[in-house]
Amino acid sequence: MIEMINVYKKYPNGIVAANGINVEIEQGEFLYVVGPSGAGKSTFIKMMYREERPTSGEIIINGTNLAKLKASRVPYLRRQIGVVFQDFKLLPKLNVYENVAYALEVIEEAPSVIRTRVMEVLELVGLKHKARMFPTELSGGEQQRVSIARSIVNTPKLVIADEPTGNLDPETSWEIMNIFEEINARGTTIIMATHNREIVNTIKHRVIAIEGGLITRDDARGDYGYEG
Ligand SMILES: Nc1ncnc2c1ncn2[C@@H]1O[C@H](COP(=O)(O)OP(=O)(O)OP(=O)(O)O)[C@@H](O)[C@H]1O
Repeated sequence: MIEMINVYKKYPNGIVAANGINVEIEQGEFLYVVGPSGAGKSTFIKMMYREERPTSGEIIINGTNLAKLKASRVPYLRRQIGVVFQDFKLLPKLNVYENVAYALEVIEEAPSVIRTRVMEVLELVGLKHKARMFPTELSGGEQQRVSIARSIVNTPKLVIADEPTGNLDPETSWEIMNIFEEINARGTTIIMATHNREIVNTIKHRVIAIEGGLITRDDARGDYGYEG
């Protein structure tokens, strides 16, 4: 469902963050992206939801070539992909329910559908009882749960997460991982960049390592494999 062919990315400052990436990811996979700081993991992830464009090469997601996608089509692409960030990126003036509902309101989904679907995903992440609270009233782990609920409310086939446990303590990180496991078990592809060695070595999935803009390792049930 996702294919990268000879993907090369040079930023305007001359830094090459992807130097010929080739990879195939099947629907339903759970993929960890590991590698040292500055290796190109975020760039790899950003190119998948067209936050960044490759300088050359092809990125095909469910038959759409992102390298050629017109800017006007990018919002449609984004609706098919859930994205979760390290720093949650919730809208501070909206409560939990509204943060999650927003993604469905912009596509003018029927109010009854919105209500049912939002409560369903809030239940999945264990936050139904906090639907009326605001992001500042929540712990980091709870905020990340909201952002995960928001990422899946559109029922995307793919969820991309860039260091989703980076700001969380170990116990909360495991809870967040359990939610991703549940989402993956329901058939959604998960691509997750992480520096969390313990998680990668415990909840085993495919691991690709990126170093210097290149995939240097691709193991079906790999280890984290780096020191520090
Ligand atoms: N917008 C940008 N403009 C210029 N250079 C950039 C930009 N974004 C990233 N880079 C550079 O590209 C390289 C790869 O960065 P990237 O953020 O993809 O790495 P990373 O593996 O995600 O790192 P980390 O683990 O620290 O988040 C780095 O050298 C970085 O400085």
